[in-house]
Amino acid sequence: MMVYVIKVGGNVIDNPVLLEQFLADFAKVQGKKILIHGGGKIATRIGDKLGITANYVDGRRITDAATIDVVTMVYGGLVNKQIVAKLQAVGCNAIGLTGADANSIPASKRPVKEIDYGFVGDVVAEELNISSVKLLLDAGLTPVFSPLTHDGKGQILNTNADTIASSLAIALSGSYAVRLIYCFEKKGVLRNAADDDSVINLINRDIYQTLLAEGVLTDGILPKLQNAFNAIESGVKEVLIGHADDVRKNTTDAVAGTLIC
Ligand SMILES: Nc1ncnc2c1ncn2[C@@H]1O[C@H](COP(=O)(O)OP(=O)(O)O)[C@@H](O)[C@H]1O
Ligand SMILES: CC(=O)N[C@@H](CCC(=O)OP(=O)(O)O)C(=O)O
Repeated sequence: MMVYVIKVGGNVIDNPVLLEQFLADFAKVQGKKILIHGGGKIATRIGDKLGITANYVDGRRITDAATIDVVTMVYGGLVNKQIVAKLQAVGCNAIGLTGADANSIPASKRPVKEIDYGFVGDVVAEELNISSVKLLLDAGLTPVFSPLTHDGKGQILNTNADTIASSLAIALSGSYAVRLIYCFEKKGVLRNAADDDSVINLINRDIYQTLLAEGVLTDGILPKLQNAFNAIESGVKEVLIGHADDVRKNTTDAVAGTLIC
């Protein structure tokens, strides 16, 4: 049986029109499905209002003590519960979770090397506890995960939403055929970030290395591709990166966007 693990990013969540359309389309996806949401942009905006400035390195947020409180409120509260309520409104029986819930996504605080990322959690897909997630899926519920994990000692950690999605996809691939779909506001991975129509239809490791060397890939596309390759090389059957508007097409055979292989 196919399970769809679908991630929606911050630029879509931040656009009420795009988000509403995406959630209506997501609700119509047949079969077992999980949604993972980001919300980086909203956390940055709310942090700014509180005088807590965002600081990213290679697409990952430096998460100090003040910032972990902001992201816990924004991802675990505002964004997660708004998405769940909006899904209920379009007939999808969603249940909102963090990685601390049911101990589903344990993590360890990233060790300090050249950079101290603060309260950022590294996850190991094999250590996820997905039995509760499977129970929810079997009960006809749709889990909606925020990008928060925990260290088992009472500390919430911030984990990139693309990583949460790939880890859940890998963990579930032991029990199901999994298609992992990254949905964002571009039509796929672009050869030229300024040209929305320059979609690369297929990327393998060799092409990825070439694109990296050419400097075509920057910012938030980096964690997406790292996680996409990790997933496809760790048992996930299919991985796609595409536009949020194409989520329904991407749960059929007529895929749109960038296929990772
Ligand atoms: N080659 C590329 N193709 C697509 N997006 C790119 C590329 N290079 C850089 N980007 C940037 O990466 C962003 C996606 O990352 P991010 O904003 O973190 O997405 P999300 O919120 O979905 O995780 C795009 O909005 C785009 O600005
Ligand atoms: C550690 C880390 O970087 N966490 C991310 C989690 C949110 C996220 O991934 O949001 P998008 O999908 O909208 O980018 C952050 O705080 O930005």
